[in-house]
Amino acid sequence: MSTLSKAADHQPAQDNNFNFKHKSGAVDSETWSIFSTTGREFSITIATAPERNNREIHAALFKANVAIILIDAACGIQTQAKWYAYLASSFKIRHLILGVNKMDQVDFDPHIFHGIEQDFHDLCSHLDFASTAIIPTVSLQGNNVLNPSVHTPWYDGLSLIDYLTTIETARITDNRFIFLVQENNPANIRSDRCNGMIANGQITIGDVVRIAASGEIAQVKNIRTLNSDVFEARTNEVITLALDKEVKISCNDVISAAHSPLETTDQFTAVVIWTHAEPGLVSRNYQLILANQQADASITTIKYRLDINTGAHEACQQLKQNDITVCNLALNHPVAFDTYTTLPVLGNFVLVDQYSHATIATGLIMHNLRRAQNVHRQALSICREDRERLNGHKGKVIWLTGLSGSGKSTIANALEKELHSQGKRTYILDGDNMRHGLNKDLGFTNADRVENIRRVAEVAKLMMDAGLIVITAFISPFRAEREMARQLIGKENFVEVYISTPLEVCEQRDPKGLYKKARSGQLPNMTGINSPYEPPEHPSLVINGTNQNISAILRPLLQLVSSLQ
Ligand SMILES: Nc1ncnc2c1ncn2[C@@H]1O[C@H](COP(=O)(O)OS(=O)(=O)O)[C@@H](OP(=O)(O)O)[C@H]1O
Ligand SMILES: Nc1ncnc2c1ncn2[C@@H]1O[C@H](COP(=O)(O)OP(=O)(O)O)[C@@H](O)[C@H]1O
Repeated sequence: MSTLSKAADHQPAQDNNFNFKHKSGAVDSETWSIFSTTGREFSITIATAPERNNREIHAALFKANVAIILIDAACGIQTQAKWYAYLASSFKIRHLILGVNKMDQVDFDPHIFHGIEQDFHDLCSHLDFASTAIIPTVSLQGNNVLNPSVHTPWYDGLSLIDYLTTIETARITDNRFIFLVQENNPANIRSDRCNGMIANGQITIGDVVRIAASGEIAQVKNIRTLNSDVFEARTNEVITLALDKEVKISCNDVISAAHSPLETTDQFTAVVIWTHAEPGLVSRNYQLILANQQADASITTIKYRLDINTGAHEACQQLKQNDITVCNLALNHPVAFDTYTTLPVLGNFVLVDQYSHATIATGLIMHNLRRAQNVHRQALSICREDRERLNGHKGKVIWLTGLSGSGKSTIANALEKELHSQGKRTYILDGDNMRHGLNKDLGFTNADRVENIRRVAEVAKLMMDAGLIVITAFISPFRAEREMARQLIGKENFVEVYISTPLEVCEQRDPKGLYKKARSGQLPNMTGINSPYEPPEHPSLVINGTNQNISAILRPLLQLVSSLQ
């Protein structure tokens, strides 16, 4: 977005008010610098190509007061510039400046500038800024950067630096006390002190505070910084709070003033900016980090994607790199939050890939979904243990995974027959069958397979809760969803069995003619041909699916099942 620091390097040295103090790469290599003018200090983060839009750039967007987008006068406002304008608007940066740079290369032509000005006004009509400005510049020579330029008599606005010094920069209006607990203690211990950082506002001895998760209330007896006891402490200070009584404190608790309690949510709508090359899929589990809190998160609905050329809201099935979208998300447990507009520190989050730990998206909470508050679990009188007692065995899930034609259905059938003859209560969930009923709206795109397995995992969990031994026979090609199923069902109830049959063998068997169709280009997204299969890394059992002796295949499987009882 901004290359102002480079422009500043080339300013003539005679201006005494301008002081270029420092340039370093501490935030995101070679992307920030600090300079000052009379009475004001600026720090600049330079965002380069969108694909470099990493977490640091988003941290800078989160703090920035002003966004400066520099474009080439000869090229006009291109998609990348529009994308940054939308990004700045989403992050609620209040002021936007468009620098129309390299004006010398278009002979300082006012018609070119005014054409771009019109496009800029059209763009800004879709966006939310308190002020916008457009300035013709030549950053290499400093025209309209530090001083007005003699080459642009038709421009009667301020130079970039003069304009920057006039901008009203106040951004955070909410001064509520927000304390992020950072403890190494095990979860939920009772204690009358806690360590952490003040993320917003201030605290004074005697204030009454509230722990968001438990709702417990206590009074602050003492505040200690690293070196000394203090009467009050402010934003960004790391302190220990001593309370007048013991309360339940977890390592990721959030504490507020008691008179302004924080809401918690496990379902909300957010702006989601997808930054990773791997697309974002509905129902896939990601890790959400919101301030000091973490939860498993999945996108439940993609409401729309912004078309940055027109401002239109488009339907979309998955999130692609640099998409700016609005989505509903669901978490596996509630977190303390606020909307990004009201309290940015508790309204912004990142999504992290559960395997690579790469940051894959940034989110800004728009609003809580009321259904999160209004849907409660219904307590039932008969529980899983009661049903298991009647059945004479525990409910479990035996999760078979493998290519189409690997032998999943054959093995699931043989296993069920054997368990049935032993008097066990069982049920098979099979890919082909589920797809005729509950999942008949789903196809074979990655997104549909993710949703397919999410539903299957939920059904398997309910059946296990009914006390059944559930055998699932789905390709379930992605590790992430098999892991999601394991987490949902509980690892003590779940075994993953890999039916390992080489693709060549499956292709030879081809009982439904699907491989033949895929090879001849008539079937898209066929697993193993033009859609990926990720074999399990640590399955409970690997079965050689080419072994023709079904009793030999069943032996270790039956042993595994009986070891679960
Ligand atoms: N494109 C494509 N790729 C893979 N499989 C296909 C496809 N189209 C139809 N079929 C048939 O659907 C069955 C697989 O469904 P699943 O629900 O197990 O698939 S997945 O887990 O969602 O990937 C699968 O059944 P099995 O052969 O028993 O595995 C196929 O019969
Ligand atoms: N162990 C095995 N040895 C030889 N053929 C097998 C074996 N298991 C399954 N088959 C055959 O392979 C084909 C695919 O088996 P199936 O159980 O339907 O696989 P999947 O459910 O994984 O698609 C069927 O024709 C089946 O008879």
